[in-house]
This record gives sequence, structure tokens and C-alpha cells, in this order.
Amino acid sequence: MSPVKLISSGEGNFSSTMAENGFPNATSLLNSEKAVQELLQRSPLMETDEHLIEFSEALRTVAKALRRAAEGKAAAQAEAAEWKRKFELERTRNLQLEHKGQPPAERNGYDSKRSNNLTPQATEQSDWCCGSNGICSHEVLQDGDVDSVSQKGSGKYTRKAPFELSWGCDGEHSDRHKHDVVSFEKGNITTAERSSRQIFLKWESQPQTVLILTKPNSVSVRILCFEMIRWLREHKGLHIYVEPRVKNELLTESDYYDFVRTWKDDEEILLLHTKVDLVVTLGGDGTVLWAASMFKGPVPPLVPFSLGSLGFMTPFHSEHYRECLDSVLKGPISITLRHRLQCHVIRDAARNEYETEEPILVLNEVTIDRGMSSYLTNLECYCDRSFVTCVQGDGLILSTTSGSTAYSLAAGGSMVHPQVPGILFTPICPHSLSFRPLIFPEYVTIRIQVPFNSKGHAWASFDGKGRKELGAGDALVCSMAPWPVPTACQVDSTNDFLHSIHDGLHWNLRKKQSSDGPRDT
Ligand SMILES: NC(=O)c1ccc[n+]([C@@H]2O[C@H](COP(=O)([O-])OP(=O)(O)OC[C@H]3O[C@@H](n4cnc5c(N)ncnc54)[C@H](O)[C@@H]3O)[C@@H](O)[C@H]2O)c1
Ligand SMILES: Nc1ncnc2c1ncn2[C@@H]1O[C@H](COP(=O)(O)OP(=O)(O)OP(=O)(O)O)[C@@H](O)[C@H]1O
Repeated sequence: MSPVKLISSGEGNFSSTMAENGFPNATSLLNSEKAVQELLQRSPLMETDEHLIEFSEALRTVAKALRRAAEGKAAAQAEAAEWKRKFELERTRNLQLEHKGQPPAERNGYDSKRSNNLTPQATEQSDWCCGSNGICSHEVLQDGDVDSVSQKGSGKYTRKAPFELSWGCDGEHSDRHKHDVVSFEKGNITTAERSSRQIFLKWESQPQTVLILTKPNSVSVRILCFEMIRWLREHKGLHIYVEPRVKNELLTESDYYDFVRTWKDDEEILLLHTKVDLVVTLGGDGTVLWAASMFKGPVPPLVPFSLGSLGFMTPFHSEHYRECLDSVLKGPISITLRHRLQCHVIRDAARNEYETEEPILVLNEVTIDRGMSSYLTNLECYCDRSFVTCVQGDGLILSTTSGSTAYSLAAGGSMVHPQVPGILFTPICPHSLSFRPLIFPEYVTIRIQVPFNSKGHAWASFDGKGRKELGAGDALVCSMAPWPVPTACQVDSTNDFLHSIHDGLHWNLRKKQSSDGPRDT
């Protein structure tokens, strides 16, 4: 490589340098003084023009300053919301501990006591299984105060079945967990290993509790649900949870289903992840989205049975439910960790961080559109601190890679393997010929701002549900959530994805050209 040297010009030869380079010298300065005089004597109209230009420049500067202030406010509000969430988690945890008669300060002691309660075998296991091979659910349990809440109110809940996640390499069930390693050896940058591949889930003890979620108003789903509950109880001895609606249906059918558990209110739903080892869904993709939306934090592994029309995320066939559940309960199983987006709506009217609305988690996408308004949306989009673009059209979709085959696909976005971490940025009917969809890396925060001078309101919807109106000055801040949805695979992530795009979308289906006729000679 040739060396580079930076040099600066000396003060003494400044004017000659300027003249040589075509910049004005003393004579030309005199000429320009003349030009200024002429300029001053020009017609008042020209002067007004210049004043107008100056005025519009000043306005532009003010607008820039206002935008910067709004950006700063929204960023601060998003940060404050995150702190508020952490604070509330901590407060709930402390309240629970106080409830048990333990001061918050003893929390660490409590944690270690709890891990000491593990059987010697389990302790031994946690020594090796949390090491370099993958992620162990003990870690999640200790982090998320799981046992303390699962025991809340009664001692009847069984302990959750711990499991271990490991990353297979080169398609084999290898127990080595490979990270993306960057080597700087001898000054060269190389990626030493390919990153993690298929993820496997191995139970460390038998799962004991299953939550069954079903699509409403479907006779075939109801019949299958009743049958599956009976089978899981009689052949596997499992505890079963269902939604209150289903529990009523079961009791109307027979008193036999008295053992089936349910919940009374939203607070109990928040604790479900601490009680349930496995979630089974009976329905289509909408039921998987419904299941995901019930978990505002960690999600237990999900086994989606297909009883819908398309079934991109439902690889299991209901006719073979016994064999499928048998092998899932035994494990190990291949899983796809489906990333979710965490969305915060930040109101312009919010005076402080405590007025920030609760975050919403989406598995497919968040859509910001023009709703009933007949005007183009005008959405300012930022990625971290950089301005991305202004969306003028029907709206914008921020999608996960799992959602890439849903609304985003219909709006012209690419299909992306669900295990790829990223955020799809797909416009809906943009009024511009050059607005191609983008994919951002998973670590960015995207902010969509409705400008203060927007003609109409915008509407945000979350996995096609729960529409919220966004007025002028409101913003939606979106980043990758820390709680993915682990869905069991029929074969593996890639095979299931390809199968769903072939079967569901008939992707690239074309009659094969016959081999007769003209050829290259
Ligand atoms: N123009 C469109 O394509 C359009 C418009 C609105 C909503 N949607 C999608 O519908 C979803 C809500 O689904 P729903 O079942 O509650 O509503 P729904 O009953 O209206 O079904 C929408 C359809 O989208 C399919 N779908 C859902 N998630 C998918 C995914 N990840 N990959 C491929 N297809 C998928 C479903 O199988 C279903 O056929 C939204 O998240 C959105 O992605 C699509
Ligand atoms: N347990 C549930 N409670 C309330 N609503 C539900 C539940 N499960 C699913 N839904 C809703 O019912 C609708 C239809 O469900 P789903 O998509 O599973 O069936 P489908 O339309 O027959 O299948 P597909 O999506 O494959 O075409 C969705 O809008 C979904 O949100």
C-alpha cells in the first residue's frame, strides 16, 4: 500500500495559491466590490427575492432544529419506557419476594437457595449444560423469577420441565455451540466459523403441563381438541390448560373434563409462561399469532397443528397428532426461534415517560397505514439516529422474517428464511417509482414519526389486530424483542420453510420445458 501524507498550505503564499487556483486576488476583489455596488443599486424586486431566499433558509434551519428536538424527545421517551419496563419488572419481583416474607436484598440468596434445591443430578447438569454448548432454561428461570411466581397462591403447580437448547453444526446433532467468530490473526480479518445452524431442544425432565389453544367456531378443531385432551391425560398423564371459552365447551360436553385448568383474568395470563411446558395450537397461522400474543414475555415451545387454509407456521398434521406429540414430548426436537418486534407508541402529548403506552409484541408485523383517511400517509422514518426516508403512499410495514411471507410479501417485500435475524421495511403502494423494500439488521431501532404538519392521521395495527390511531407528532418505535417464539419443526427450519412456500404459495411453479426442439450446437 502507498503511504499517505497530509500537508497544509503556509500563510505566506496564501494569495498566490488562491490566484493560481482560480480564487480572487486583490484586482478581482476590487472588481467584486464594484459588483456589490451594482447589486445594491438593483431593483427592489431582486432585493425582495433575496430576502425571500434568506427567509426560507432561516425557516429551513428552524424546521431542522424542530425536527432534531422532536427526535431527541422521542428517543428519550423510548429509553424512558425501557427503563420503566425494567423498573416495573424489578418492582413486581420485589413485591413477590416481600409477599413471601423475604426482603428484596435477599434475592440473590433466594436464587442460590433455589438452585441448591435442585437435585444433585440437576445441579451437575446445570454445571455443564449452561456452559459452552447452548442455552439452558435454568438460566432463563433464574433470570425471570419464574419459580417464585409459579408457586404463587398455591403449591399445586408442578415444577416446569427444564430443557436445553443446542446448536447443531454442519447439519449434524453436534453438541458444540459455534458463535460467529472473527479472527484478527496476523492483521487479517476472517470469519473463522460459520454461525449457528439448526437449533435443537432437549428436555431435561419430562414436560408435565400443556396449554392447548384453539381457533374458535370450528367444529373440526373442537372435536380434535376434546380427543387430544383425553389422550394427553390418559396416555401421558399431563396437566392441561385451555382458554376459559374452551373450558366451558368441555364442561358442557362432559364432567370428565373437570380436571382441565384455565384462568380467570389477564394477570393470570401473564403468569402462564411460568406454568406451561408446551403450547399446542389447533388452527391456522392466525392461531399461532394469537398464541404468541398471549405471551408478553418469554414463550414456551409451541407445537402448531394445521387446521387452517394456508399454514405457513403450522407444519404438523392433525391426523398424526399422537405420533407428533409423542416425539415432541420425548425430544430432542428441531425448533425455529421466531423473532418478534417490540413496538412502543409514543404520544406527542405524553408529558413524561410514565404516560408511554405498554409495548406490543408482534410475530408477523406492525403496519402503519392511512386507515380511513383519503390522503397519502406522510411518515418520517429513522433508523437509530439516521434519517431513512419519508414514506408517501398507503403506508409502511415493519415485518419480522417470519412475517415476510404474510402482508409484507403482498406489498412486494422479499421472502426471508425465518431464522434470519432482521427487520423488513416494506412500503405499501409508495407514490414513487424507486422505493424498493429494505431489510435492516436485527439490532437497529426504527422510529416512524407522523410529522407535526401531517394532513391526516395514521393507523398502526399489530399482526393485523388492535388498531391504534397515530396523530400528528405521535411516533412508533420498534426494535427486536428479547423473547422469540420457539416453534417446533416437522423436519427442520429450512425444510419446513421451503415446504411452506412450495405448498402454500406454489412458489416458482412452472410446467417443465420439454427437452426436444432446438438446442445449442
Ligand atoms: N394483503 C395481505 O396479504 C394482508 C392484508 C392484511 C393482513 N394480512 C396478514 O394477516 C395476518 C393476520 O393473520 P390472521 O390469520 O389473523 O388474519 P386472516 O384470518 O385475515 O388471515 C390472513 C392470511 O394471512 C396468512 N398468514 C398469516 N401469517 C402468515 C405468515 N407468517 N406467512 C404466510 N401467511 C401468513 C394466514 O394464513 C391467512 O391466510 C397479518 O399479520 C398480516 O400479515 C395480509
Ligand atoms: N384462540 C383464539 N381466540 C380468539 N381468536 C382466535 C384464536 N385463535 C385464532 N383466532 C383468530 O381467528 C382467526 C382465524 O384463525 P386462523 O388463521 O388460525 O384460521 P384460518 O383463517 O382458518 O387459517 P389460515 O390462517 O391458515 O388461513 C384469526 O384472525 C385469529 O386471530
